[in-house]
Amino acid sequence: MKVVKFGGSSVADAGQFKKVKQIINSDRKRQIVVVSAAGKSSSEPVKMTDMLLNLEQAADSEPLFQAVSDRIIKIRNDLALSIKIEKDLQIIHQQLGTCSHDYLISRGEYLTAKLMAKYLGYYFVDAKDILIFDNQGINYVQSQKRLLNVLATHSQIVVPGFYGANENGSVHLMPRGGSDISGSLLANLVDAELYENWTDVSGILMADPRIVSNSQKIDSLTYDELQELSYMGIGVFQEEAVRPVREKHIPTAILNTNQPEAGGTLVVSAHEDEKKDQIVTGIAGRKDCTVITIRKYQLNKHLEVLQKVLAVFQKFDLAINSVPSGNDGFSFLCQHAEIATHLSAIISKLKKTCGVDSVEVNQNIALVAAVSLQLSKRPAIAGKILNYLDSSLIHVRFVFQEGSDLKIVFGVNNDDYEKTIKRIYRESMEHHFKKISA
Ligand SMILES: Nc1ncnc2c1ncn2[C@@H]1O[C@H](COP(=O)(O)OP(=O)(O)O)[C@@H](O)[C@H]1O
Ligand SMILES: N[C@@H](CC(=O)OP(=O)(O)O)C(=O)O
Repeated sequence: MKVVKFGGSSVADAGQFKKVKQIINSDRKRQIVVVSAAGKSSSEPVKMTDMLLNLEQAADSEPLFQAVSDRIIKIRNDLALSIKIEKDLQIIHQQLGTCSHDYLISRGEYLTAKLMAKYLGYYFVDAKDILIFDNQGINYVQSQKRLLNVLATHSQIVVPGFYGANENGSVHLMPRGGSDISGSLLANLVDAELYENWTDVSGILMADPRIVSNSQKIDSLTYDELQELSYMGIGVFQEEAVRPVREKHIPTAILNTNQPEAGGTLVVSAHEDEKKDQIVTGIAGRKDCTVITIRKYQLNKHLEVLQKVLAVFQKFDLAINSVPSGNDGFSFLCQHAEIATHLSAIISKLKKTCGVDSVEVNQNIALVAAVSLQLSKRPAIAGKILNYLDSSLIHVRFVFQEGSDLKIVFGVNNDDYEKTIKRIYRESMEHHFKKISA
């Protein structure tokens, strides 16, 4: 049995639905279909999830609700489906203003999946009836029991991605891009032979195609490499979607709905060959980080200072990365959007309550990571990359190696982000071709 997930771009309009149907019909093993909410297309500039988020914030939600309804009804009409989706829309409309955030934002997936189930002739299963979350995360035992129960009577199902239910039955929304997680969880629960993740690119590319236009496809990746790339920000596969497939060693393919024949990337436990000539497997990054550096004379003898500093970050519920910075310093990295509203309160708390000598803040920092299995065996790779960046006059603010030595991360100014990615890409490709033609 295969679990297949179609991202928002694959279900953006009726034309995309048709491509999905062809893919499903070409392999009878594609029995569990997960869909995201209708996403962007050439005629639809806003993802349905963002339409719902905007609707939630709007003083007058009516026009935005109308836009969501129009979009769903248009897909239904264009496909000539005999489904009274107006009924579902009416139920959602009645709950505007009183329903939970998670319920409202998940409705894009719910409505899109209802249409897809009808179109494919598959059975619609509401994700809140089969993916159950407790305070530890997904409850595998309960969820599996429920899913197998459904599959006992319906062997071909469509499930909306991006949400499940809490133990009390209320909707539990996953992080953005969460339909990847739904698909991965379902693949784990049924021990799928393959998890296919269909999107609008033919696999994972060595670098973001919006930055490197002719970026090479990565044919195969390990779960560890994918985890590092996803963590660093390649939008194509949600970071939390790696674990469920990795746990059960379920091969995972990233494929293109618009070009199914083009092949894609296969994610597996280990590479068949060692790829010694490839110094970098993939490059990923993100902009707009804030770096807070604290200094304390002889910090290594005053670990209580670090403890107090961490307690401050914990109080503000921040997801941070930390790296030693010289003998007496420590730097903490955080996405600017996450810290922005509390930044001055945090700085003042750090200064007043932690016993530090100084606190320095650097904003507009971008992180660029080069991921490679070769890094741990060939530390000189880090020096090579630094050399490339130096010769391009890119000011590298800091460097650290982490992720079990799988990735090396460069901190650069936001303005140098694209240039850094292009430079690492170009040089590592040139190195690769020199090696294979030698
Ligand atoms: N290294 C990369 N490889 C492939 N795609 C990438 C990479 N980095 C960023 N992307 C972007 O991720 C997009 C696909 O992710 P997403 O928009 O979430 O798709 P979907 O709508 O299928 O869920 C691609 O269109 C591409 O622009
Ligand atoms: N629709 C949700 C969940 C999701 O997975 O979307 P996509 O597959 O289009 O990235 C989002 O926009 O975050």
